[in-house]
Amino acid sequence: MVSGLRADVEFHRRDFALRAGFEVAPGEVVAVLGPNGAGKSTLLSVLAGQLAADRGRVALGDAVWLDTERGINVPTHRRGVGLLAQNALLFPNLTVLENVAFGPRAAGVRRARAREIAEHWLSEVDATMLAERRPDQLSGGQAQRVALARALAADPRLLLLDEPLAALDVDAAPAMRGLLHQVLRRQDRPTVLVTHDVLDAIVLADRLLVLLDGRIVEQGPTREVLARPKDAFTARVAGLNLVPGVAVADGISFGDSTISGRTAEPLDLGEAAAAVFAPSTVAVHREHPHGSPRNAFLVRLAALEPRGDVVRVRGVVRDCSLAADVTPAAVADLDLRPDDEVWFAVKAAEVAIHPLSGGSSGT
Ligand SMILES: Nc1ncnc2c1ncn2[C@@H]1O[C@H](COP(=O)(O)OP(=O)(O)OP(=O)(O)O)[C@@H](O)[C@H]1O
Repeated sequence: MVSGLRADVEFHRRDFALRAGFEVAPGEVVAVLGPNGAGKSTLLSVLAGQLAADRGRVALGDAVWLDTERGINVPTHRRGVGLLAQNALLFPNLTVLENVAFGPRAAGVRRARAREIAEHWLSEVDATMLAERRPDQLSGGQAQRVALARALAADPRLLLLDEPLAALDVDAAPAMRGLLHQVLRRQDRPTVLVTHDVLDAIVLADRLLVLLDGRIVEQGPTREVLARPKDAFTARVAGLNLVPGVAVADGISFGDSTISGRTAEPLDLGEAAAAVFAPSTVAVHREHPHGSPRNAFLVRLAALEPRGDVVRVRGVVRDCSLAADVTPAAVADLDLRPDDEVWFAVKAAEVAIHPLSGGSSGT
């Protein structure tokens, strides 16, 4: 029987506290996104039972894994958790097939049946031809495919993916991401995916949970959260600019000026709201721009970063960091350098105004 995960946990370290409450339905993939030190690995370790929470409850369907009030703390090896980490961590002395058959064998499955299970999962991850190799004869991407097969062959009740693509090179990561997408949509256990990469969340996850300083600051369907981020971290990883302010007619107030935009949903004047727009919609000028209805901000340039065909120009205005994507030719023409003061301009039609209040608690 497949069951959903319910977790509501607190974990304290000397100068860090994790407090997170969330659910993952059977077959659902929830991505946990957050900056370094946000508590993502700590959260996975608490779910897996490698770290004992100070307070809380973790249950998979009717099976209670942790309940601090009732003194329940099921050890890791009895939780039935499948973990795919950044590195494949295969047993070096076993062949690929033996690695994948290891979980079923450890669970008491007979040798011939364990071999069939391993062959099935190797085929699922497109690694049948690697069966007789040893881990040191595999590329990083191949090893990670085998590690995924090994995790699934053990028939875990919960799948935990801890930055599964982070150690792969730029060629191997897209293939592994595609494979994970295929495999995850065909299975019905709950999955928690920890990632730094918003693309993983977009491609692999049904829902996104953003963790900052040990707290869930946003959660919801991935695209919704990314389309209307409520805090600056989410906006940055979503690749969007987000300016927080207060709703006024046609936009938000920002300092002593107004940012005009389109409202996607009704807003009460005076409520907390944000202006959200893509870096590609921002034009950079040396002089205050005139003409069509534009929002213009005088920013101090912080950084210039090459990003494929464009240069991402980062500027700061009133403690708010904004990005503009411009061509290398424009950077040269404008002679942009860090610390310069320039104008960022964006048409009102490109700016989406979203309410900031409500709907983002950790439960
Ligand atoms: N073994 C440890 N002992 C003490 N503090 C730790 C330990 N591991 C992590 N921390 C601290 O706990 C907090 C949460 O760390 P955690 O590794 O869970 O974050 P993370 O979101 O996974 O970060 P990263 O993306 O860098 O892996 C951080 O402040 C970190 O410095």
